[in-house]
Amino acid sequence: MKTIIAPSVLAADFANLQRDVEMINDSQADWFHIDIMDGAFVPNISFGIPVTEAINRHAKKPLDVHLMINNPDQYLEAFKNAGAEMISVHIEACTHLHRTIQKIKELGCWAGVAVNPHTSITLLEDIIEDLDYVCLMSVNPGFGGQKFIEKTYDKIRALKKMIDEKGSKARIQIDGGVDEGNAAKLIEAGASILVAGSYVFKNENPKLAIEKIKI
Ligand SMILES: O=C(CO)[C@H](O)[C@H](O)COP(=O)(O)O
Ligand SMILES: [Co+2]
Repeated sequence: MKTIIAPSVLAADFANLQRDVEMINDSQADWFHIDIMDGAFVPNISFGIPVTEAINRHAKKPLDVHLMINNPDQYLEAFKNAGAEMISVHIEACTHLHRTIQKIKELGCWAGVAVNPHTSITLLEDIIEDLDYVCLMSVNPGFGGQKFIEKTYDKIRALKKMIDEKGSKARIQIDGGVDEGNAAKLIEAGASILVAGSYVFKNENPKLAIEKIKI
């Protein structure tokens, strides 16, 4: 399975957003990862629908919208209209996850579920067949530039086993602290979508950084 690289725009220079979007267009990256934080589900506020629309006006690759917000159902259509092709919602923020996933699919987007580091992946057993991807958080959501949590490797292996046993097509996405030091090991464990924010945008050669993790 070809690895998908999704640079997280959260680590871009917001005063030079068009320049940074064009840099990603020109690179070997596959998607744009768009982190939406509401200051309630997570203790930080990032940006919302107008900025997503602005990114989409220049982006030549699909937008993967990671909703770190309470009540995501209320905003699914707005993010789809803003350009989202993939949408992930947090299992911890969804009381009726099955309904939320069906709504994302009805909008014609890839449906993903994001899982916090403390949340057991066993909670995905009855929904995994409906998912296009699972976003395993390898940091506590809310901030870029945090240290990768090593326990993630065990979670990837257990989730891969569940996916194979259930015959699901879901891909495993890793979000948080991804860099050239752990990318190969993450892919070997079963991940096939890597999100990377600080590692890409704070690198003195972002395009080369992307090439190094596109394994
Ligand atoms: O969802 C996120 C944080 O909640 C970000 O996507 C993630 O932190 C990526 O940033 P970095 O690569 O700098 O860790
Ligand atoms: Co994210």
